[in-house]
Amino acid sequence: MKADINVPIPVLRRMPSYLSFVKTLQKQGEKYVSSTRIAEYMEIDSTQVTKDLSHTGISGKTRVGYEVDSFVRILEDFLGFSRVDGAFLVGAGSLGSALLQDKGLSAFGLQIEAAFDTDKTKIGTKVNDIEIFHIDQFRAMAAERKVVIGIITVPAEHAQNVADLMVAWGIKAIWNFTPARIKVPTHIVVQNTTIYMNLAILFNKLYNDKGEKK
Ligand SMILES: NC(=O)c1ccc[n+]([C@@H]2O[C@H](COP(=O)([O-])OP(=O)(O)OC[C@H]3O[C@@H](n4cnc5c(N)ncnc54)[C@H](O)[C@@H]3O)[C@@H](O)[C@H]2O)c1
Repeated sequence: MKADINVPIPVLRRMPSYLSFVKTLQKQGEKYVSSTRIAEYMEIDSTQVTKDLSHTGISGKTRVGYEVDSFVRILEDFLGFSRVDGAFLVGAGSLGSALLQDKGLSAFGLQIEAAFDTDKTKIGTKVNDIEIFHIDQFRAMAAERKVVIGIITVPAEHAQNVADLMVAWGIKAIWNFTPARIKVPTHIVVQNTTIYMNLAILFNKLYNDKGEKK
């Protein structure tokens, strides 16, 4: 079966959890996993799991299910986790440094190769062995290393300016952690990420039945 490139976003959001679950089974030495077992873990219907996985080209065997090793390999390839892309981060402050410290990103296919800032006290220093350069060096270094992914962790009021520079300097995909909604040409991929949005959902769920948060 061939992999599908037009996968709905909710399906893509579930897939890393499928992968994580099946990798745990792989570590435990299990050879096969059924869609029912994945569905129970996910607390969703097994037809949903089968339908989601049909996008990837993974095929299962009747009764035994999916072969664990090939499941992990195919899903990692499909999600782009098996190939590691380089990225540059702009804004090596508290959040930027936390991302530089994270060893987990490379397991998901992203290696932050360098960070950039305007604060002179940070230039030349390293976080987790990743050097912080002046933003003026971004363009030449991105061209030299062929980096096309940019991460923005500057204060919100500087986000648009940094995004404009990234686009002018050849960046094709931006992972924006600021609350600013940056405007970029349509051919540039933008992913906005905020932990605060999840917190709003957590509060909503927690206090929905129990009254207002005091
Ligand atoms: N997405 C999330 O879940 C989340 C979580 C925390 C913070 N944030 C956002 O991340 C951003 C950074 O927050 P922080 O707490 O790390 O701030 P911070 O002040 O600790 O760090 C910001 C860094 O950006 C640098 N900077 C400022 N302007 C710059 C520019 N034009 N070019 C390059 N570097 C520049 C500063 O020198 C500093 O090192 C903010 O927009 C904040 O709202 C998002």
